[in-house]
Amino acid sequence: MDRLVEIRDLRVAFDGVPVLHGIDLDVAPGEALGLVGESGCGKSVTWLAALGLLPAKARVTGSVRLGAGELVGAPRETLETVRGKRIAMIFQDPSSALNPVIRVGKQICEALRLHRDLRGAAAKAEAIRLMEMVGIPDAPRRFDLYTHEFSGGQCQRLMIAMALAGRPDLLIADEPTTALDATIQAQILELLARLRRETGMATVFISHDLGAVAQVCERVCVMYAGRIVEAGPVERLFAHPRHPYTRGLFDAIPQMSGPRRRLVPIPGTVPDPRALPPGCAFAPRCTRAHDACSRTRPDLLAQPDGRTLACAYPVPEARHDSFSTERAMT
Ligand SMILES: Nc1ncnc2c1ncn2[C@@H]1O[C@H](COP(=O)(O)OP(=O)(O)OP(=O)(O)O)[C@@H](O)[C@H]1O
Repeated sequence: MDRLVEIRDLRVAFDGVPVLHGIDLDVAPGEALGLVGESGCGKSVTWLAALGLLPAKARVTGSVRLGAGELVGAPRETLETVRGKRIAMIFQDPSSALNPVIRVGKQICEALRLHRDLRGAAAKAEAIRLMEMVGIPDAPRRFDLYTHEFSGGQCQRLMIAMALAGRPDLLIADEPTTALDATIQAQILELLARLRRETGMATVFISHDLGAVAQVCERVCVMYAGRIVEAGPVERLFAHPRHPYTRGLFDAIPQMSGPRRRLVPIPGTVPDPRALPPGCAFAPRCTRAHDACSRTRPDLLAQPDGRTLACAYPVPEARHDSFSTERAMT
């Protein structure tokens, strides 16, 4: 696979407590990759570590290669150039990126000056083009407004416009739709999918919403307690989730169409990183666990069908009814 980003054995510890235990992950140019898992599994930390955005108390080891360059341990100036220009990140809360006391157009122009050295009328024209591209109606007039004059969904669009200002090769979208209502959520997902098609930038979509991941991603990586437990093409994982944790995430999604079925939440909670169970970290919550699971942690191994899987007793393919991405998306 042609690689834009290559992450190898990425580990993060806060105050000596490991929260990421050796992540291997590749992102290909132009691809849409989903990163899913319950809160606290390490999805955000993976990318914050890659971009050098974690607090100083975080110890980060391993390798994150972007083209020929290494990001782990890179000087601040290198990381500042990468952020925005090569890799942009958007978050659930637009207020993390937008300043309420500066007119939105001016903020986008500032991003254009910083990343592309555009100024004056050229910057203004490009800012308006970006606002139009993300679907802000009447962009030339609204260029001079403040964020409180935009709805939540529109602020999300403005944050995406800012992220696009540097023409990044990769957009990391960290729970970008979690705070929005369902209709707006669908529009933002459609926008992200369209922008990827139009610009050719790769997208990493961090979410605990499997339906959203199915809508925008080609490949999905499931994380649990700081490790990847299953990864592969979205359609294959959705048709036959094999890790009991992936299966558990599917069983917990409400289905709006198709045959009615009972929602089954995964029992228990994600373990505290300071008290990880021995062996497989999911074993205490797993209905398929054997005694050996609590002693030996399974390695993440390539499977003949193109996925990778870390489970000694995976869900057999024939045993469960399959999920179609179409059903999960509705
Ligand atoms: N600044 C920090 N200091 C200490 N621990 C942290 C810090 N940031 C994250 N962690 C811990 O690292 C682990 C992984 O967190 P992370 O935010 O990556 O999870 P996540 O899967 O992205 O969850 P969410 O969906 O809630 O964002 C958690 O146990 C979290 O408490």
